[in-house]
Amino acid sequence: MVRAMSHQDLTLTGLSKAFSETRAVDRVSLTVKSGQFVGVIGRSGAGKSTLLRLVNRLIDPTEGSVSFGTQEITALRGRPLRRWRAECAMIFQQFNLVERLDVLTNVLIGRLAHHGFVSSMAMRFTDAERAMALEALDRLSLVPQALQRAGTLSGGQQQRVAIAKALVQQPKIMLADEPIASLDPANATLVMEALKTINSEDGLTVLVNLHTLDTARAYCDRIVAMRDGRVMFDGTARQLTDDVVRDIYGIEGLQEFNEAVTSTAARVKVPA
Ligand SMILES: Nc1ncnc2c1ncn2[C@@H]1O[C@H](COP(=O)(O)OP(=O)(O)OP(=O)(O)O)[C@@H](O)[C@H]1O
Repeated sequence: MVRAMSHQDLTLTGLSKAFSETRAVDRVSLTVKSGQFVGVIGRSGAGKSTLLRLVNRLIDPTEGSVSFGTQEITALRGRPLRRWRAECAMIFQQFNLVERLDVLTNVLIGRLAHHGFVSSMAMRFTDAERAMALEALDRLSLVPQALQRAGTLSGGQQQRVAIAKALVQQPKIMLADEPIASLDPANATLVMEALKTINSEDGLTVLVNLHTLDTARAYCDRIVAMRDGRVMFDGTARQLTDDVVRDIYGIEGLQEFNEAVTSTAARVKVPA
């Protein structure tokens, strides 16, 4: 069935970003349907981070456009641009928490995107916001840690706090840049499962950069494989066979990916 364009579809059209001689992202065009869980894979330097940063407008493209439904994201300035950044939650490899603050306060910081300047400076939160933050922590099984300093948590717990913080932003789309790259396998599984649960329960679109093929195959509805800034493959996990990976990345690439598969296959739990 052909689905009509949703007001929440994300569309990239001829999107490029050049850093002097390097075309980090090179004429990328794709549409992410509302509610999809999309994995972007590729070796270091393929352009995955740059692509996500173009989507949330941390950087501006050299050419092309990003739109969300009927809204032209690349044209936004001032307040509408700040609103878009709030609607576009971002999870980073290094968690981006304030380590000396407690977990609950870190989650509440996610609400500041919805505050004016004064209440933002004063870090004043309503009871409803505290309840929302606790609910988000509860979904991530982190209520017992709510009053603990963020810096004392394990990496996996910190990344789940970052997800809770992103949730209270009430985003329209969740972007995750290598969210499990610094985690041990057990914590990596918990974080991927948390993202998957949010995607399926809330219908939130998730765009996640990953560098291991097995993780992308296990969790993503759709995989986009990049090389040198370009999209070399865009399809389902089943379509991304070893032969296709070999075609895209060459024999070394397949070995590299297979090593990742072999070393992590036992560790990454594939959801039923
Ligand atoms: N601010 C910048 N200035 C100059 N070059 C940059 C900048 N950001 C990225 N690049 C270059 O653009 C290319 C793509 O980088 P990008 O970080 O998007 O790749 P990646 O696939 O996310 O890699 P990694 O997994 O290592 O983060 C690389 O060649 C990188 O060196």
